[in-house]
Amino acid sequence: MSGSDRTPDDRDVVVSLEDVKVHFETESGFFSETETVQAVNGVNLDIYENDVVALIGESGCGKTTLGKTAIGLQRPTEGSVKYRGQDIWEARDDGKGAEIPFGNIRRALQIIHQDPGSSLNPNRRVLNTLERPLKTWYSDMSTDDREARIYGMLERVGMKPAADYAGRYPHQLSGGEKQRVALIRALLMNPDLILADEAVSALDVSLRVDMMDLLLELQEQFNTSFLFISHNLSNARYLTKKTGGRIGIMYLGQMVEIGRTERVLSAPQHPYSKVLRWATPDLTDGATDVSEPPIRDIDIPDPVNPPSGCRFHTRCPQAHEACVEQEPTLEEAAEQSNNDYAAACFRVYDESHDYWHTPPLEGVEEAPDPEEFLKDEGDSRDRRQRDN
Ligand SMILES: Nc1ncnc2c1ncn2[C@@H]1O[C@H](COP(=O)(O)OP(=O)(O)OP(=O)(O)O)[C@@H](O)[C@H]1O
Repeated sequence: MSGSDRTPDDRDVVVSLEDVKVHFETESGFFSETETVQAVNGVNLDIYENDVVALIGESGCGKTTLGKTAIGLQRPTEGSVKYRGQDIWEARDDGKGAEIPFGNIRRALQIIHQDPGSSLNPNRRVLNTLERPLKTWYSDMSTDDREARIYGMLERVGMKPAADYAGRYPHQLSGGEKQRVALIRALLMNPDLILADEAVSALDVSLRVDMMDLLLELQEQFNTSFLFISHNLSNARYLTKKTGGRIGIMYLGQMVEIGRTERVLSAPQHPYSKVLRWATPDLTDGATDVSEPPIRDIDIPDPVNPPSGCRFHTRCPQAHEACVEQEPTLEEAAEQSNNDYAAACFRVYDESHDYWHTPPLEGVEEAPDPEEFLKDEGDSRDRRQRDN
């Protein structure tokens, strides 16, 4: 069954991140002072069975760090990451004490990298590359069964005749073929979740759609959940829309808006999501509302020293003084909206919130009357969703 037939709530949670922070200590400056980069700062995210989530945001906003943390490749500084209820890092540290051994978790959570060339061993034929994970995780499998499974998968992704491709080295494959081998290697583990980090961006534009279609077909066939990371909102829409998946928008280490693709893209509520949508004219058929980007400042703040309150307030065209002092959270915002969608912005909060009663920051226009604004937003959102 495709993901679009169900809501996330009916399905089991595969990976659950709770208040996850990932901070990196780095040395900088002439005297090698230590700095802390707040790569991920307080993210909650549940990824369900047969789920598709795409993370979007500017370079450096923490997408890769969050993705790697979700599949147990990066240890969180704070918070927990659970696989089917088992804390991944407790399993790793406790070894035998864990209900789900760390080895099973590693098998269940796979990754495909942006550059498939660098993730394939140049001295290994395709067959050897694909045999290795099966030998490790399914050591009882006979050589014939192993080969049959690998050949079947090669054919499945269009690499025919399979025996020919199985005998090739990576340098004898095109970029798209290498990416397919990387995908097969991940799928042979029967994973529950695959992190696909910019998996199509290295391919020619003409091949991207083919690869995305293949990913979606295999997602449906294998019921594998995917966490896609992308710079490109159009690709993210393509990957999530057909499967009824979600888009999560990240800004400076935080998730600022998340929900079903149509919901987020037809009527984004976070001002940062509006900027991303503005910057992707093909989502609006070139018909953007305004010619200037809806942003006050182009520069991205430093994740070593992020702004107080709402992290977007230094760039937000609608920021008020409350945004400098208080931090909107997705969890609070979700309470103000339906549980499947949330945008961490005070403008979705009701009229009693301080946002509506504190002055706008310099260069920001006076806010509209909250009662009318909230009603208009609700009406136009309903309209756009109907039209979508
Ligand atoms: N190992 C590390 N040590 C120090 N800082 C790091 C490390 N990994 C990531 N960072 C920093 O953490 C922040 C988030 O990086 P990350 O790679 O997760 O962002 P991203 O959104 O995936 O970026 P991109 O789209 O460019 O890949 C950046 O400021 C980055 O420089």
